[in-house]
Amino acid sequence: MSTTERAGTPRRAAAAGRVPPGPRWTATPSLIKMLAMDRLGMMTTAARYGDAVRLAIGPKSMYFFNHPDYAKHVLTDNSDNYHKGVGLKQARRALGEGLLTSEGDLWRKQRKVVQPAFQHKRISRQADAVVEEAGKLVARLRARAGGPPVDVVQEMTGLTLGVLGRTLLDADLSAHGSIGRAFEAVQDQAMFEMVSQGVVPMWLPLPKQLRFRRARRELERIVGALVSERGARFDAGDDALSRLILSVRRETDPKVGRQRLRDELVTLLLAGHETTASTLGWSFYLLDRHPEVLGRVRAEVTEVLGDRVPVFEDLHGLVYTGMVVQEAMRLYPPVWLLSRIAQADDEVGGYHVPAGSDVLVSPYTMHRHRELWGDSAEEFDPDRFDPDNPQARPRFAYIPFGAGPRFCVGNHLGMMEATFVLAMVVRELRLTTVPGHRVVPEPMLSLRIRGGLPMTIRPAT
Ligand code: HEM
Repeated sequence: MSTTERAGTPRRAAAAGRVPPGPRWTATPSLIKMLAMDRLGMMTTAARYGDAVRLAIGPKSMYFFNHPDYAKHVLTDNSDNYHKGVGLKQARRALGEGLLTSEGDLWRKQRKVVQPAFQHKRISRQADAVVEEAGKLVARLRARAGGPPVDVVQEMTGLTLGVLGRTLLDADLSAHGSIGRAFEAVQDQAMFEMVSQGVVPMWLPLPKQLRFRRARRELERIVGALVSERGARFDAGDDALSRLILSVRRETDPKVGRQRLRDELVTLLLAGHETTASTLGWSFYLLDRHPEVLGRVRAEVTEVLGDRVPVFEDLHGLVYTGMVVQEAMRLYPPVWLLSRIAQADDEVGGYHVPAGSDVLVSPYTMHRHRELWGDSAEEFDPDRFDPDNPQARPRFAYIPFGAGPRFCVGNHLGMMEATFVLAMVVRELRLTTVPGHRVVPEPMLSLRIRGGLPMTIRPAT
């Protein structure tokens, strides 16, 4: 039987209403420990029980689904029954009611406002800003060639924030150095709250909480200032900010309107920068480990671009570079976990899911599922995404941008940015991981690299 045939049939097909298998309740202490210390290990271990797994943590049950059919059911077919789950509920305290965290009518209304600004045809106009910011990055890195290692994750974070500042706010965010640190503090707190499941009261003046509150105020201040500045020279266009400003002007209470605008912008900045930076960090790491792939990227870039800077249309020519980005997101999906809460009782693949349960789908485990990706599932092989040689696999086997109504709004921008930055950097520079540095994934709100990614830089030969 071929891999794809096997992949079509979820393991342990169930009789209706059955409870999925999973560790015994006595495993609760070790599950709690893994939730705090080794979340990827927890998901990988859970996947060994089958494609539908029940994880009982004390009286609470989490249902983990690791098959494309089940993911499709939760994220698309019956998506109305699944509101955003554990992590994002906590993130609401940090991000307010932005697109990522809102539900129902408010989410629908905001999605309609924001989505058109990120459509494929519109992002062609954002390509120039991406290429300019990438050019500045290459110059910065070039200046450090031959010097001590550079933290590539930090550089990518600066770059992606810079791009969003330009494309969303028409502003230079490098003037606001504190914004990156503020996002970090906000994310740390959201992750801490997710892991501690809200048992630590918010009013406790813990250093983390205080840092979080300061960071939240700082983000509000910066975004508020940028919005007033932009509002003063407001000239309605069809970019995200213009669309948001026009929509909140219809709000009867101007205070609510201002808050909504800030929430939405903070959300877009957060959702858009860490994810793309993580994709790039992992891509550079993988390219360093696979010189033959790096050679092919370089050959493509030389053929398509020569010495000139890319324009939007070049995206169609940089096919192999795009395949590398896709494969990096397969092995290291920036959003490694999609969590939901069931609103009403449901059945997923014949398994009963009671109302109120946490439901988890993990792009990380799905993207490494041997029955979907074969025995080489753990290996880096961009040819899996060769459009001239498409491999048959279920659509929901690959979900780096999620699926269904909550599908990422910034997917085209993220892909374009990662592809152009990769192309422009590898054309000129060779980035090498510092020998002995252990590169370990750290599953926070996005899949980071623990302790960053120090790389030395030299001119490409
Ligand atoms: C490679 C880069 C990116 C990846 C891998 C990524 C991944 C994702 C995923 C998986 C989701 C769905 C989350 C869920 O269903 O719970 C999502 C949602 C979202 N993303 Fe992205 N994203 C990327 C880039 C961006 C960019 C550049 C922006 C904006 C500028 C953005 C804005 C958003 C927003 C606002 C949502 C929430 C959409 C909604 O719920 O309606 N993302 N992203």
